[in-house]
Amino acid sequence: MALPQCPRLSKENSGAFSAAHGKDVWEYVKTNPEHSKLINDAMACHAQVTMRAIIDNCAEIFKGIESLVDVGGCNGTTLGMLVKAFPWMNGINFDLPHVVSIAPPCHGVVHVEKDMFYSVPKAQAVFLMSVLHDWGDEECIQILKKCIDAIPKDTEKVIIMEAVLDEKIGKGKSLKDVGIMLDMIIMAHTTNGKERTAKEWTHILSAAGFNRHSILKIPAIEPVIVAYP
Ligand SMILES: C[S@@+](CC[C@H](N)C(=O)[O-])C[C@H]1O[C@@H](n2cnc3c(N)ncnc32)[C@H](O)[C@@H]1O
Repeated sequence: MALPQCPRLSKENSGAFSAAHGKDVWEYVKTNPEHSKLINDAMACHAQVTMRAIIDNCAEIFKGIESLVDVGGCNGTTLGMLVKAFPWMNGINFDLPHVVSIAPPCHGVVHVEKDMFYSVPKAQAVFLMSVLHDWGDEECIQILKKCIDAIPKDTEKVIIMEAVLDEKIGKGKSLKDVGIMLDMIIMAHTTNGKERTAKEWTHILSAAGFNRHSILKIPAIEPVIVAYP
């Protein structure tokens, strides 16, 4: 199904990827299935590593959640692992049509195609991994507002897995430095995307309408940010 033009706020076509290809990466992959497969396979590999860390260390945040929508969930690898580990949940894997149309079937997961700048399917909680770093602050606030609209008022949460950069960059060797490398990759591949510090996360979460959030460190590059509207 063809979707109407994306209503996202920032439309300028800057950044290295856009300069090379004449469009941003998400527009480019719509008509380049090989590049789309490259990204989907890479994200599925990343999900397999990262999901183990969240499943083994953060099971309590999924307790009581009967339905979870994974926004920008790619081919469903993430939700497939979460639903298998926490079988009381039903999963909604939500992504653009060219991604969802070739996603493999997965027990306990339904695939839904749409554009997150329009709306997010309703569920008790939202999961977002490696999505917000693809976008600038204004676009993140737009996406997060759609996530808040999708969940029941006052009861549920948005679970975000993204790098949180250390504000004291360059001190010591640790996995934190990987965040800087990711920031460079995102700078090259997206128009307004970036990795964010804890202060920057606080800014966009409160601008989107969240009352509070906590950052849980796990043995992965990305900690888990749990945000409550
Ligand atoms: C970097 S990938 C992350 C995939 C997955 N969350 C993971 O970590 O394995 C970003 C995902 O956002 C999806 N996406 C981009 N723009 C979107 C939009 N407007 N609506 C829904 N999904 C979108 C892409 O198709 C892609 O699957």
